[in-house]
Amino acid sequence: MVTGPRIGVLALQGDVPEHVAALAGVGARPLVVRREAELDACDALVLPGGESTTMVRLLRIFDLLGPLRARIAGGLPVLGTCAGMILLADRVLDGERGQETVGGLDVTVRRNAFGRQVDSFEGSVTMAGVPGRLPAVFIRAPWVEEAGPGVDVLARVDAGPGVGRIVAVRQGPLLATSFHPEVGEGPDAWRVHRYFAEQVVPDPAGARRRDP
Ligand SMILES: NC(=O)CC[C@H](N)C(=O)O
Repeated sequence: MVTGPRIGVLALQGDVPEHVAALAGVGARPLVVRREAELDACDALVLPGGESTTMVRLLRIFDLLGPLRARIAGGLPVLGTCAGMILLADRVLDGERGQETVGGLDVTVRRNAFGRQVDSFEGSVTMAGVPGRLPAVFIRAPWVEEAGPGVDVLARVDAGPGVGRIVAVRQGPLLATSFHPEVGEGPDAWRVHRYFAEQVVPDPAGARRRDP
């Protein structure tokens, strides 16, 4: 029987059920991750939207920060959305003083970048590798201020005349969006999850994995 990859959703805080539904909708096997054994069982991981400062604190409390960094260094595919993008970023502007991240993605992100007035808005983007135009919901979203040479810019949005802000990037197995691709329902809404899941090769032997 062919089964989809096991894709975890970090479930310490944030919009977990929406990502679980989206992953199941594109044929992956979602797994809620709160413990190291659950992280071990994943072929890939989603870092959801929520509050990046809270999530990083909880990662420490749950003893997941070190193991997650180790898995990322080992090539774990990760999709970070909104706060999840901030968690993946190596550098943060407008963060809390000394805000720590998980890191791995060679970008500088600016938190709450779109400003008060347009705090939250719905737009649409075209994203390289994803067919058609995507509805894109931004909720106190970050943007990528600077991307390192190994980072592909996949999408931008207009933020004033002649200014296109980077809202989706990829660096090898790490994919991040400023917006919330889990919002909406049905296969059409979940094109980013499909794009991500298609890059994930399930580990057939489950080798070192324990099935929690
Ligand atoms: N919707 C979101 O994930 C918002 C992110 C939030 N502003 C943060 O800094 O973590």
